[in-house]
Amino acid sequence: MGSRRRHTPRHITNTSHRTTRPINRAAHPLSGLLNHPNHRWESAETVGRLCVVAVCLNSQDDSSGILAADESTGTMGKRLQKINVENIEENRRCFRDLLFSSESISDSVGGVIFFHETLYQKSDSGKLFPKLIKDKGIVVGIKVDKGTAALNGTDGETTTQGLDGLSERCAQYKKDGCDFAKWRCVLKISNSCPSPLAIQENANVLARYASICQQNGLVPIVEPEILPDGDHDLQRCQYVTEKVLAAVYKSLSEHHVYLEGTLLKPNMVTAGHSCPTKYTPQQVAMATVTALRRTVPAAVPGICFLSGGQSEEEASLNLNAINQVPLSRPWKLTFSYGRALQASALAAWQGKAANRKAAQEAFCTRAKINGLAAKGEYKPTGSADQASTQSLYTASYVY
Ligand SMILES: O=P(O)(O)OC[C@@]1(O)O[C@H](CO)[C@@H](O)[C@@H]1O
Repeated sequence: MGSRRRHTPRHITNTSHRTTRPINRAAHPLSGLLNHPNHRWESAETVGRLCVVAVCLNSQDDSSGILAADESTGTMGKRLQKINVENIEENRRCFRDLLFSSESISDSVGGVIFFHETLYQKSDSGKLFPKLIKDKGIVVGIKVDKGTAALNGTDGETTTQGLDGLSERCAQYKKDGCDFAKWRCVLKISNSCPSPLAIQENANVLARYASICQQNGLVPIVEPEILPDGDHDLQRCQYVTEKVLAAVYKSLSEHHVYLEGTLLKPNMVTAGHSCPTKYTPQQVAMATVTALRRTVPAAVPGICFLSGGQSEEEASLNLNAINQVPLSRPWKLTFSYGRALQASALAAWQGKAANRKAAQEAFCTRAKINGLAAKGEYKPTGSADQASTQSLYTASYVY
């Protein structure tokens, strides 16, 4: 327990105003949590703020989701290479600028995840990107992990690094305008994977990260991604997803993470990329919602799926079907897509200023469709273009 506060303070410091004022603990809706002897929360305001940001991100407006624009420099290089654009800072900035400056972005995007470099770049208009985004009412997030590292003695499994100095980095990001963070762990399915070690290690590191974020006033997005590589069927993916999520929530509980101030970013339950059986969005949706209902506490306000190499259209159809499953779903179920929100825009852009508008239109079309899917209201017209139906799968996807 170390230096952890054991007694409820008489007064709670209101850090934003640097004054001390009494708070009626009994009347506070989270008073049980605040009075818990093991809990580190000292400020009702901090708890309230975490809660509000988490809820805002996914529930304030039924149709909002997250744009994951946090590709590392290397990953951006792979994306830009496909359209023959050089991977230099200015080109990365230009592409992000066109996304963030899109007129209707805030109609369907409630949060944007940045990569470190992007957080300190400016738009063509001279505004820092976080300011540009915040002025549109969008919440700013930051990827804080430092990529995967091998777990020796396993069949190529990994953990994710970045805990060293994380608290200091979170504190700085908070000062620089971020309100949430993201950390991605990666697991894979094979006959022997994920191993108990990989499940436990990744659950633990996600919980440590989440706890550190919350101590610094950032809402942690917890992302245990199970890769789609392999020929396993839908049932196997559901089984593994349940085991992984159960371990993650056990660790979050053990680390005293405040679930109301977190978001989950999981894979959808899909068959392996090389599985000969093809499943409908309704089957994917039922398997996904079943796995989530069995493992994710109702206290979690929102679940925002990664797209994991699905085509843009597939990711929208599956999200739509998920929001139509006739089972109770206590969380907001929405998107936090990287590839499935940006592929058409990249293809339309081709690195040319003259294509900026067309790229913005492609991005906004996709964002709007996903906004509808987040309400289960997307009605496909059957005229999806070629770019949006193209698989975005990359084997053993790494940063
Ligand atoms: O699977 P997607 O939707 O493309 O990306 C999901 C994601 O978590 O993975 C990427 C890391 O590689 C991040 O850029 C992004 O946030």
